[in-house]
Amino acid sequence: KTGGGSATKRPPGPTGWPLVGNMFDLGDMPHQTMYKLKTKYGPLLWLQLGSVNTMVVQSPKVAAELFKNHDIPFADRKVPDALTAFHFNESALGMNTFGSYWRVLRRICSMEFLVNKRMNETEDIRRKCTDNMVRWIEEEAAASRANGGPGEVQLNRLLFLMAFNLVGNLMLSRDLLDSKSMEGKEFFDCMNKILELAGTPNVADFLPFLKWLDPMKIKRTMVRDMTKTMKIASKFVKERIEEKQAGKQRAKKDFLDVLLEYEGDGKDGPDKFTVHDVNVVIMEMFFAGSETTSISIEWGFTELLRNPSCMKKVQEEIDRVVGLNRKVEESDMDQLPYLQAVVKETLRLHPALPLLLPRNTMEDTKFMGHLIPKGTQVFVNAWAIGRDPEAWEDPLSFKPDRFLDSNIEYKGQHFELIPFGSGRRICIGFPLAHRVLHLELATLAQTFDWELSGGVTPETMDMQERLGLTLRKKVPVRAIPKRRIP
Ligand code: HEM
Repeated sequence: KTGGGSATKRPPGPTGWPLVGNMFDLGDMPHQTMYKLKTKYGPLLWLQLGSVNTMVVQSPKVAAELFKNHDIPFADRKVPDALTAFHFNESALGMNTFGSYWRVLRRICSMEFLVNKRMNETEDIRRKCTDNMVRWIEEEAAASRANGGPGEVQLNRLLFLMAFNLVGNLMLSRDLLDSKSMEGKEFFDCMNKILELAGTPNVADFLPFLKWLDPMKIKRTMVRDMTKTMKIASKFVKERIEEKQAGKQRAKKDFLDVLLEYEGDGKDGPDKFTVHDVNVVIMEMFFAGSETTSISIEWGFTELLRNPSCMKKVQEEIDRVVGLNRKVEESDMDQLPYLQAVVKETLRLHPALPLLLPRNTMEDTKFMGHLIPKGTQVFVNAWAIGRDPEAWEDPLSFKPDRFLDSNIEYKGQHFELIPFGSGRRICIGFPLAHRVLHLELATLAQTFDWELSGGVTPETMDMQERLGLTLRKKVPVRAIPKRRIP
């Protein structure tokens, strides 16, 4: 596999088993296994996953070559079988073919919704969701004390609720987790099931001749759960359409208004979005925006607990710039360089999507002296790239200071740090995620001092990973909040 000098050869990689190839060699932490294979095979790896040709990019240099010089041929997505339920992939943005529908939807999202101007207008929404989060933390601590516990809080669920509610407010102007809203709760539960399912590896994706059998029942379960979710989403959409027909105008347009009012641009792409398209895009934004955001905050917060001197520096910086008499706000962030460094360091070591979202080659493509056939699945191992010893000094240690005198950003231009991907398919939620990560980490550090409990010390904190749709913490972080600002 490794020999030959012509551009027809594949990149190097381990020899696979008949039929299944390397499918069962990757284990349940594929990003870690691939990272280990890098020592033997170098930064461009070839795997045969069942019948799916797979290329893995594992260094900043190879990533730069891919995104700078070959972005278009690799700009298509590989779609998991489960997400073909209800033709989800054909209406969605993130799973769609690189074509005119995708282009139009992407433009609307990036110009009308996830754009800085719109982000500035919606600061009050994030304030409200952040205040709710602080309230939930205090309530959970109080409940623990009332039950004779130490006042400990498990943050992952609260962070997820916060991120989920944020997306709901921004897109639909709805407080889905308002305790009175049964529909909101049901929507949330169904979404959670779908997220779980979408993160479960499916044999049918690697042995496509098994698709019709759906041996793990993943697609069937997906259809069932999506039916329920779609029903709730379509009710929200229908209500809005009726509001519009009745001539009601809202003070501030949200994303749902933008999608429903779209009338085509006279060029290619759709003239309008069908109700089905709108339902799908709305569901998609919850998938894409909730857990990615909450998991990143959980990892960042965990690193601060594990590195008390970093927590102290974050708190001191906020105290100096903001003080103890008002809440830290988005407009303070420019003056909090250490906090910014903490966010970067968190995303370097704990990218929520360690292999980004799989790309797919649209045509036979020559890449770094290799011939990559059409239909090859492409993973970019952002996790391995963030740990590349050639790019990073002491790569496994959490050291935010490394960013203080550096111009490295995570906007897809610096290929050693690409937690949001790069190129035409770079994360569209970036402007939102960027603000939320800073605001929530700053709020957690400013509002409370945190203590570990149950005999856990910074040295013994569990840092194991668990891969679902995102890279989760296997053991969720728990800590005791002690209020520090009034
Ligand atoms: C910390 C939070 C987040 C991380 C780490 C993250 C990461 C990513 C990554 C790695 C990709 C694939 C990029 C590529 O293929 O090069 C992606 C795509 C995407 N993200 Fe995010 N994301 C986050 C938050 C969000 C939010 C808040 C939203 C929306 C509300 C969002 C919506 C999307 C969408 C729609 C795509 C697909 C774009 C396309 O295929 O054209 N993401 N994200």
